[in-house]
Amino acid sequence: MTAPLSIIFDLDGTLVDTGPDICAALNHALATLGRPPVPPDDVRHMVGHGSRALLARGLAESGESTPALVEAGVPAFFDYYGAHIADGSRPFPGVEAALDRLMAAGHRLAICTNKPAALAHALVAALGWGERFAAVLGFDSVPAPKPDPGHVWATIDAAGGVRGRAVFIGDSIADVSAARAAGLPVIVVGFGFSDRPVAELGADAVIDHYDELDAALLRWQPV
Ligand SMILES: O=C(O)COP(=O)(O)O
Ligand SMILES: [Mg+2]
Repeated sequence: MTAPLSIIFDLDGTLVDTGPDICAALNHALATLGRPPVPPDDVRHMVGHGSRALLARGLAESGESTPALVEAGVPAFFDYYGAHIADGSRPFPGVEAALDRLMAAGHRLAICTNKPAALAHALVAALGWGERFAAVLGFDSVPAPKPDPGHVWATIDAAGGVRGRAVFIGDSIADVSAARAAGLPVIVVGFGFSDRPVAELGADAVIDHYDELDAALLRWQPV
């Protein structure tokens, strides 16, 4: 068999289409601040840089966005999102079959997300994925989150993997930047939440369906 890898996944926009629940939570928080809602298609492209960045971008759609306003919206955002973590969030097509194949091939799987760790664990549990991942690290699991490479290294370490035998799978510039800084190959999905064309992110490969992942990974698996 080929040498096993640590395969480090981003969560929002990569494994799971969390857009509906994140949109509802953002718009709930904006409403408590007297602001109008942001359309779902716009919210998708604001995700991937952490909840505070999302709130800041949501506020900017309708006027002033200050750190104080963002902090004022944080409790409503987290309370609502925590209570509706998987109402409308669904795995992207082919994800679960791909995870099964990778695990059967002996690879070690982990999640490195800019979600708070508690919400990431709650989402993973709600999807019944608790057994699939050797580690789930959020932005608050580490001193500095993605694009800092330390978030990636800490995820590999927590999963019991080897830093030089890992690949990152993500959807945003934060993922590509973090993986590159950590010295990892990086594959991006073309169906995620990126706010710019995925071909311009500088990844080693782009996949448009999880059926393409095994073939894309082959180049990092010397026999
Ligand atoms: O920005 C977030 O809240 C989380 O996004 P990520 O799972 O894509 O890192
Ligand atoms: Mg993402």
